[in-house]
Amino acid sequence: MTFIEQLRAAERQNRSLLCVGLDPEPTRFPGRLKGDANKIYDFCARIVDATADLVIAFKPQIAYFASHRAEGQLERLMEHIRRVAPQVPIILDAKRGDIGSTAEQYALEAFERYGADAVTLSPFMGFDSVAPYLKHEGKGAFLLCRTSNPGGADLQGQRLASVEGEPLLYEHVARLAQGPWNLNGQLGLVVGATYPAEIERVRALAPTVPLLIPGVGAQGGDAVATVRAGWREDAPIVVNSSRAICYASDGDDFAEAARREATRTRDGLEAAKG
Ligand SMILES: O=C(O)c1cc(=O)[nH]c(=O)n1[C@@H]1O[C@H](COP(=O)(O)O)[C@@H](O)[C@H]1O
Repeated sequence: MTFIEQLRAAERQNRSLLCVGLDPEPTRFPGRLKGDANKIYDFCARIVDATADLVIAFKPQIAYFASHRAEGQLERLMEHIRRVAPQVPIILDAKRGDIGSTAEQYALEAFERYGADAVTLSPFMGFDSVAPYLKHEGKGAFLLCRTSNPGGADLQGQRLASVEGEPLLYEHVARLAQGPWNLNGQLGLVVGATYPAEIERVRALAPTVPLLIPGVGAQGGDAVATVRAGWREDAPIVVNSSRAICYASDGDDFAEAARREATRTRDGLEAAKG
C-alpha cells in the first residue's frame, strides 16, 4: 500500500482525521515517570496503546528523542506501533531539507532506519532536496507550506514577483506540490490549524494532496474551521494534536486521560465534516 492508501484505510477503519503527535518531554512526564529520559519509550507506548483505534496517523517528533540520546527508544517505539497498530501510518516529523546527497541519507534514516511511512520536509532548498525522498516507492513527504507558528508568514507570506500571477511563497509551494514536484503522487503539504483562511487557499490550489494540519489543542487552532477549510471526501487531512493529548493529565491516569482527550478531539473533527 502507498502512504496515501494507508491514510485512507486508517481514516475509514478508525473513523478519524486525528493524528496523535508524540512529543515526549521528560520534565512533563506524569507521576513516577517524571524527569526520566529512560522512560521515553514507556511513556509513548502507553499513549499509543491508549489511542491506536482512534487515529488516522501517529507523528513522532524526532527532536524530542534525539535531544535525550533516545534514538534507540524511537526505534523501539516505531516497532511497537507496527505491532499494535499495523493499520496506522507513521509520519516521522523531522523537517529535513538539504542538498541531494545528504537528503539521500536523511531519506534512508527516515524510511529504512526508523521504517516511517512519511516524513516532513522543508522545501526551502528546492526540488533537488526533495527528489531523493520520492525515490522511495510509496513513501509520503509533507512539505512545509503555511506553518502554524506566528513567524510562518515572515517568509511564507512574501510575494514572488518573479513567478506568474505573483503568488505568495506558500501559494507557490502548494502549486508545486499539486503539480510538477509530485512525481510519485505521495506529496502532501503542512498547513497550520491556526490559519484556516490559508488552509482554504491551499486547498483551492492543491485540491487532491493530503494536508498535515498541526495546531489544534495547545496552539489553540480551530478544529471545526480546519475541517471545513481542508477536508474533502477524496483528499485526506491529518489533524495533529500533541501536547493536549500526551499531557492531558499529570497523574498516573495519563493514558486514560489521553484516550478521553483523543476521543473528544476525534469526535469533534468527525462532526465538523457535516
Ligand atoms: O510539521 C509539523 O508537524 C508542524 C508544523 C507546523 O506548522 N506546526 C507544528 O506545530 N508542527 C509540529 O506539530 C506539533 C504540534 O504540537 P502541539 O502544539 O503540542 O499540538 C509539534 O511536534 C510541532 O513540531
